[in-house]
Amino acid sequence: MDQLIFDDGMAGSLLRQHELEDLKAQLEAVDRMLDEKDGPGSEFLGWLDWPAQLETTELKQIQKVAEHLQGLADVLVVIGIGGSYLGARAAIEMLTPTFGTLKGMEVHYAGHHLNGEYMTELLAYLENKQVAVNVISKSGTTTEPAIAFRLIKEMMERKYGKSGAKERIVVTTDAARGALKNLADKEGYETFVIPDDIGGRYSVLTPVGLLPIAAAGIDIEAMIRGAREAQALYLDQPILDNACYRYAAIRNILHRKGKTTEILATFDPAFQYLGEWWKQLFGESEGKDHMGIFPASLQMTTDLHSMGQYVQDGQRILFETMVLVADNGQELLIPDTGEDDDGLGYLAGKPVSLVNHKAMEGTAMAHMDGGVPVLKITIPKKSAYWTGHLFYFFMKACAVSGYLLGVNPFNQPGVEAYKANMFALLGKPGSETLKEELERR
Ligand SMILES: O=P(O)(O)OC[C@H]1O[C@H](O)[C@H](O)[C@@H](O)[C@@H]1O
Repeated sequence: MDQLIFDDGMAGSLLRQHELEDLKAQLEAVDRMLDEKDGPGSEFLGWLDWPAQLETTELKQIQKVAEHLQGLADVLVVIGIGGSYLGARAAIEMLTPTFGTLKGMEVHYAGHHLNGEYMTELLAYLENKQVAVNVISKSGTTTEPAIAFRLIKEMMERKYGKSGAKERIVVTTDAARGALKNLADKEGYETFVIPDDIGGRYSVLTPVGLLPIAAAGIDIEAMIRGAREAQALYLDQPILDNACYRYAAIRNILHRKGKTTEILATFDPAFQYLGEWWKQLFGESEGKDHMGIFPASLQMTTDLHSMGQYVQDGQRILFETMVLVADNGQELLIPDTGEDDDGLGYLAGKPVSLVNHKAMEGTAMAHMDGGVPVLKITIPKKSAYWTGHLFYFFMKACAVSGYLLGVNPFNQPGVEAYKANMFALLGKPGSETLKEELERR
């Protein structure tokens, strides 16, 4: 197997083949909108052709800076929130060992919340490490990463002096705007640009994701190659054979029948942050105008022992998309001890991955029979190439799905509400709560 397989064979009786045929004209209209870039939010379609357009020189420059940081430091702190860190974290957790020797830098994250205790602990941990920092913010004005960077910049300058710190800090931000851009220019930090036409949640294959991913020792060239081939594949295939369009269409068919929550289920703990990235991608893209599927994620088989009951037997508003890997890599065999005290004698000599696979099959059958349609997305193996492919697959599917739903999949106006209230409550000059603003209007 050397392709991504999308399998809707366990979607159950809620999906009938003619329903896909019936959506064909709508899918073609969406395809045209993407192609001609004339749909809502089309000024943010830069990610669509990005993998093919990304210059080798830019890729090499990212690699060069990553190697420079690797030479100076063993820990990289990635400061960012939402689309400015989730893609990198997803790839790094998927593709680097949880235990054991790392090929690249040890990566930690900051600026993705406002908890002071975490920052205190992180700063203390960094005291005895050789540290580099990549601060990432498209707007350059987001509060969480800005506070984290203020704290870490102060620590870095104390530890390495101003010029030593400068060597170790890389900024990824807008080409021209924002406080972070101004700061980078003032301090002379190495800077990478987030293209204007690529929104945060679609930016993992730009320097936003690629620099931390490269610093972690992952082959970004292979990742882009995977994305590039995905780009070509999902552009050319006939629409009803196209996995991206089928997935988008089926989500919408199920949604229209009351399946208002989609669970992304994975069977490898390293995929947790793929779920987090995917939730932002679909949640921010589709959750607007009082519509949209609620994206949730579960890790299997872990969550079968906590949330399994609900999925099997709770409200029938769920469908499930499993992300699977065909080749499980190393085979760890269950030891044959010659005894059966634990009742596992029948599994002796069998690979753990077989048990995981049968658990997956059993779960899919049980959920389908319990009224939860199951979709499966299988990649051949866990590699940089296939992670790049998967990122592109989901981004394109999300755009198609959002357009089918009838929303602009590239804006996020609702996110401003909490920010307005927080600034007003903190007494930021000139700020007002959302309620005050609405009353004034
Ligand atoms: O990259 P930044 O401008 O700092 O934004 C980081 C994140 O926060 C915002 O509030 C948006 O809702 C997200 O789409 C974005 O990814």
